[in-house]
Amino acid sequence: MPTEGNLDSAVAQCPPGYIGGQYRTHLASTPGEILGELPLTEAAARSVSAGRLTTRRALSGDDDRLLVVVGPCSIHDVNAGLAYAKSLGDLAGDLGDDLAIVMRVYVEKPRTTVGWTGLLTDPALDGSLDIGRGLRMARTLMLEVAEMGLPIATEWLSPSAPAYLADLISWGAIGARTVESQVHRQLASGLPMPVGMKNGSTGSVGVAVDAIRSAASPHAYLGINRDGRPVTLRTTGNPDCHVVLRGSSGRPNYRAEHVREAARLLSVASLPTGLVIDASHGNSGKDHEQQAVVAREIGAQIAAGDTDIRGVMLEGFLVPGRQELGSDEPTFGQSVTDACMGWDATVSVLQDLAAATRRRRAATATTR
Ligand SMILES: O=C[C@H](O)[C@H](O)COP(=O)(O)O
Ligand SMILES: C=C(OP(=O)(O)O)C(=O)O
Repeated sequence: MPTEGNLDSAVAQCPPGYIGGQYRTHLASTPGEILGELPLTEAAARSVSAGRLTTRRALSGDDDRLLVVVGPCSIHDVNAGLAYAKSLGDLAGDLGDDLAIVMRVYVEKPRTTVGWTGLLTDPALDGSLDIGRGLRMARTLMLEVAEMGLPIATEWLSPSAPAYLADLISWGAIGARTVESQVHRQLASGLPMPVGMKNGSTGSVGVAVDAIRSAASPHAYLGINRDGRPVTLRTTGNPDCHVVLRGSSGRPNYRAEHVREAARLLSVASLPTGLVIDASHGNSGKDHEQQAVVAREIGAQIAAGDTDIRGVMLEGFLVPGRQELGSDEPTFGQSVTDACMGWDATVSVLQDLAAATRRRRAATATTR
């Protein structure tokens, strides 16, 4: 692959051994160039630092609020993302005594086979793959969201993306499709925020536990520095990784027996038992209406006094459901990837989770 110079839109020669001989490339700017154009502002830095602290404390139980990672499956329209962030910021304030709300700003999408891979890689949504533009759009949006005081969650997919975006993120995910990948575990070991390890796509929680153990250790791997040069990145290990139960095809894992089994696996590995449950994906069968049902069942476990469930993930956007990418009349604020809960359903589910958290707090206080 080309490593030097500005080869924007150039046709580059593949190194020996690559299939294809020639390929088109839009070489992105270096992390230093993009961070220079779009620097972390003081307001954003304060927001990220507070967001990381809150997230860590909610996951450890030092903060008895429930962590809620909620937002669109993917960002495809920056204006819709911002409109959602404004509403969510207000709701986060209203429910802030009980919920620590973090917004999903997912700009890279893993795919089961093929499909649109997210704003970062294909910001024009048409296969033109202008990653340089995608990086700038993603960073601009994340800066605005952070400046609103709303902590941001994202999935880490490309090993180079953290060099451009990590300073804006309060909670990261390694997804079900990559949780067994050595590269992603090494990446997580150097990230400065809590990272949720999803159970594997076939349902294995053991691989997420292995990922936590791996990411907690120091590693050295090939990465890039601010100037985009390949460097050996040495990490010290991330102590804030945890399991995210997301179910698998036809087999949800959000019920009390699943939480107990995951906590057992974590205990056997001498890890803290606090975890997050994703009400979407394999736990909802990607059905946004079922997602609300699942979230309420998780709320019932919390209200009954479960203390291992430290967080919940939800996929929500302004308009319920999903639409096909490239429709002639796109609906503003509706997902182009997985179906999401609409705004009204999201408010109602979050209010219920806040009430469940109050009941857990009361139950825990009386048993002390
Ligand atoms: O969260 C989004 C999707 O579940 C993920 O990107 C995979 O989507 P796909 O199964 O449609 O490829
Ligand atoms: C792709 C996602 O999740 P998972 O890895 O669980 O499929 C996601 O949360 O967008």
